[in-house]
Order: sequence, then C-alpha cells, then structure tokens
Amino acid sequence: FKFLNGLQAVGHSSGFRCALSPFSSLSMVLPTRLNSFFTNVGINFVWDLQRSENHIISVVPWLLGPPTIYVSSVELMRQVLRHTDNFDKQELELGSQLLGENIVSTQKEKWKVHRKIVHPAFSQKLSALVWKEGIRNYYEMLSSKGWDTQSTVTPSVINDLTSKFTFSVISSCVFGLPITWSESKATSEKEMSLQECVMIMASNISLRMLTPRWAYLLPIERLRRVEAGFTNIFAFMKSQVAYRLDSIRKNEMVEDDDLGTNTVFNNIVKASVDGGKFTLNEGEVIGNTFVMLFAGHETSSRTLTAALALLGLYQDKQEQALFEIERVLPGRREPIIQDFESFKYILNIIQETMRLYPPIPLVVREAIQDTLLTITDPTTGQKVRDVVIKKGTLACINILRIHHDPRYFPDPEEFEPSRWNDDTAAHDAFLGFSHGTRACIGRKFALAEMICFLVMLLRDWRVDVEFESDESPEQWRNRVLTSKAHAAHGLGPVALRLTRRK
Ligand code: HEM
Repeated sequence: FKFLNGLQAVGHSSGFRCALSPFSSLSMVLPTRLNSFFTNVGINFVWDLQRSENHIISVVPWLLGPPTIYVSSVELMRQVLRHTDNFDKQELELGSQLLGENIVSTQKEKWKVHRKIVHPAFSQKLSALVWKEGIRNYYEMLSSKGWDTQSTVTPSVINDLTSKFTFSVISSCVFGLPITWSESKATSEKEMSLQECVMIMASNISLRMLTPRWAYLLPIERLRRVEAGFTNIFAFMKSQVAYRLDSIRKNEMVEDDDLGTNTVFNNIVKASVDGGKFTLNEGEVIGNTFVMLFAGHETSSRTLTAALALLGLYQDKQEQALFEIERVLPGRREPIIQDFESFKYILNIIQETMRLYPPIPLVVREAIQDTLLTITDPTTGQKVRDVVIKKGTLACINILRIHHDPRYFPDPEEFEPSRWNDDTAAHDAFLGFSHGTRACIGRKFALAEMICFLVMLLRDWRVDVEFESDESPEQWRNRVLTSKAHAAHGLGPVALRLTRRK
C-alpha cells in the first residue's frame, strides 16, 4: 500500500524502487546498491545520478522513508525553490529540541518571524567585524604555529587549519567569544572554558542527537564532557540574554564595531526587543545563535580547503590571484573591508570552488500541497509533460549534478575561475548558497571570511601540493578531491606546502 501510494506521489516518474529512503539512518549504515528492490540506493546516489540524462528521478521506498524526487535542471529547480506556497523546508523537530527553535528548523509563518528577526543581524557592520576577526585569527594562527619565523612550512592537513579558522571567526562574530589558538584542554568539567564548550557543541551534535538521556549517567568520559559542555554553554547563553536585554532596556549598549556589540547574538537579542509584533523568546534567541555554528562552520571551512588545494594544483591561477592581491594592496598593506569588492578574481575562485565541490550538494524541500511540475526539453525548452507531485513528497535539488552539467558550465570538470568574469555568468545554475526565500542568510559573512583568509595567506605564502611519488596532478586531484557527495563531501585530507614569499 505504501509503495503504491509512493508511486502515485511521485507522479509515476521513473527512477529507483528500493526498501529504504537514502535519508533514513538505517540506510546510512547498511550496504548500498543501485537498482535493487531489496536494499537502498545510499547517499552516494546523488553522485551516481550525475550519469543520468533524466532531469527528474524518483526514489520510492516500500519499507522506510517518504517518496522522493530528485531534480537536476534549472527549470525544475526554479519551480521548486521559488514557489513557497507549494514547497517548504522540512520542519526539524529534533533541531528545535536540541538547540532551541530556530530559522533552520522551522517552516511557514514561524520561519518568517525567525528570518525577520535574524536578517538584520547580517549587516555591513557584521561583515566589517568578520573581516577584522579574520585578520586577527590569521596572525594568531601564524604565531601559535611558530610560522611567523619560518620560511617553509608543511602543515600536515590544511583541513584542520581552515576548520579552526572558520570556527574561531564564528565564535567571535556570532557569540562574542574570541578563541585562542594555543591548545588547552580543561582537566575537569568545572574548568571548561566557554570556548571549549562551544567547540564540544560543534563537534558532538550528532552524538547528542543519537544518545538517550539516561546514557549520560554512565561513567563514560566523553559523554560527561559533552553533557558538561552543553549544560555550561546553555547556562551562559541564558545569563547573557538576560544581561543584554537589561542593558538594552537601560540603553547601555553602544553602537560601535567593538566585539560584543555587533555580534550576531547581540543583534538578535536587540532585534527581538525592537521587532514590534515580531519577537523571539529566550530559547529562540539562543537557538538562532547556536544554529549558526552548524550552518556556517564546516561549509566555509570545506570551501577554503578545496580552494587552497586547487590553487596549489593550478599555479597559473594562483599567480593570477597574487597579481590581483598585489594590485589591490600596494606595498603589501593590510586589506580592509572596503577592499572586498576589489578582490574579484578571489571571489571567482571561491565561486568556482563551490561549483565543483558544493559544501551542500543537495537541498531538500517538502511538497506542502499537491503540486504540478512542468518538465521541459533541455535543448528546445519546449514542454514535454506535466507531473503531479503529492503533498508530503520530498523534492531534492541535486546541486552537484546541476553544477557539473555542461549545458550550464562548459567543460564542467575544469577549474576555471574566469568563467565567472562576466557578471551575467552569476546565473541561476550556481546554487552554492541556494536560491529563493530560504537561501543562505550568511552568504556575505562567509564570503568576507573566505576572501580575507585567502588574501592574507596568498599575499604571504606560495601554496604547493605535496605529490606522492610519481603522481600526476590529475591523479592527485582524483585522490584528494572528488566530487562525491558522501559524508565528507568529497574532500580527503589535503596536505599542502607553504613557502614564504620574498
Ligand atoms: C561557504 C559557506 C556556506 C555555504 C556553502 C552555505 C550554504 C547554504 C545553503 C545552500 C543554504 C540553503 C539550504 C536550503 O535551502 O535548504 C544555507 C542556508 C543557511 N545558511 Fe548558509 N552557507 C554558508 C555559510 C553560512 C554562514 C557563515 C552562516 C552564518 C554564520 C550561514 C547561515 C545559514 C542559515 C541560518 C541558513 C538557513 C536560512 C533559512 O532557512 O532561512 N551559512 N546555507
């Protein structure tokens, strides 16, 4: 019965019939196989779809999970992402329970209130703070590693550096808690610093989701630290909301760009007071602050890692980036936020990296009512047929597939930042930050921190990849960077050599 309903829900579109939905937790641990009625297609299925010419493919599970369609053309993407009366993000109850109700976990009218309050926090002043903190963190990174006195360094894995960098920027600019780069780990839960608690939260959210409450009573060191980390940071945030609300009411908060005033957290507290009929309660303010940690950390860090790997591999592109940096920063002066728009080639590099390796390769929407989708011929644009998608069906936009489609991006596997030179090239087919009302709210934040990091690093260092013996550049790229969409989003450990520029 479930199966027959599922076939009807996807308008009998062709595709895969299997036991489990690729989104079920069970399907992530069980072996996967395409085209098997009795197993599941697995999460890598998104990558396998790249070989298909069919722009709408369905997955109908007969045992577990909702029927789903995968769309991989700009025409269909527009119909899904731009029609908010027909499609919305799924509600994530667990996300609301763990962090507090927030902009990512809600839908419809509730989401509108969250977005209205959170949006003003992502202002030009925040970008200026991000830039300032980006530079401070870059220098902290150099001195904590002792690189300020070295001419060549070989960081074991660049992934760890970019992860620490983007985490630190978020910690400063979202929470107002600057991180120190020197390693220190509290020996007892009571001594834990707030920064450590934020770090524990960022790296243990899945554990927290999957572990039942009673398990925290067991004498397991890791669980005790996670419990202490979550409890401490929530207690701190609650006291801070109360303190900030009090100072806002007493008019004690000064409008400048010092840390602590223009942070996302502060601005959300402020907007939730100023918002008139739109207000957020304490739990929602905290939820919206915490969620930035998950939306903005790994995404930016993966992009930076991939960009550096590609620049290490394609030295001519690195030279072009350096040429731009030297032109914008005569005498190697420090970059300022006002230079942001001048780093056009660096922006192209970021955009091209996100095209090849989108940190979010798939976005998911739920049909909130029965909806008609029109399928068109990819070459002529003529209507081919209509498909009715039933309420409750999931619609996934296969960003990875669209980004690698030669119709939109000629020679799609080439790393070619100059394809973005022409502003009109910033077309609909680029979905790195998604499209429509639920597109990324942190786009400017992410671009500011990524441009700042790349400019500082490339200004001071030449980046080279570390080949294994007899390895060709192509082999290196295939080994280290693949576009596969599984958990690691296609990035292996990236080892790079940095040589100080004269
Ligand atoms: C390279 C870095 C980033 C990438 C690739 C990225 C990508 C995305 C994408 C694709 C979405 C839409 C998801 C969907 O439609 O289901 C999204 C939403 C979102 N992003 Fe980002 N993001 C990045 C950085 C950031 C940063 C730095 C922040 C905050 C500090 C942030 C906060 C958010 C939030 C809150 C949403 C949900 C918006 C809503 O539902 O209204 N992102 N992001």
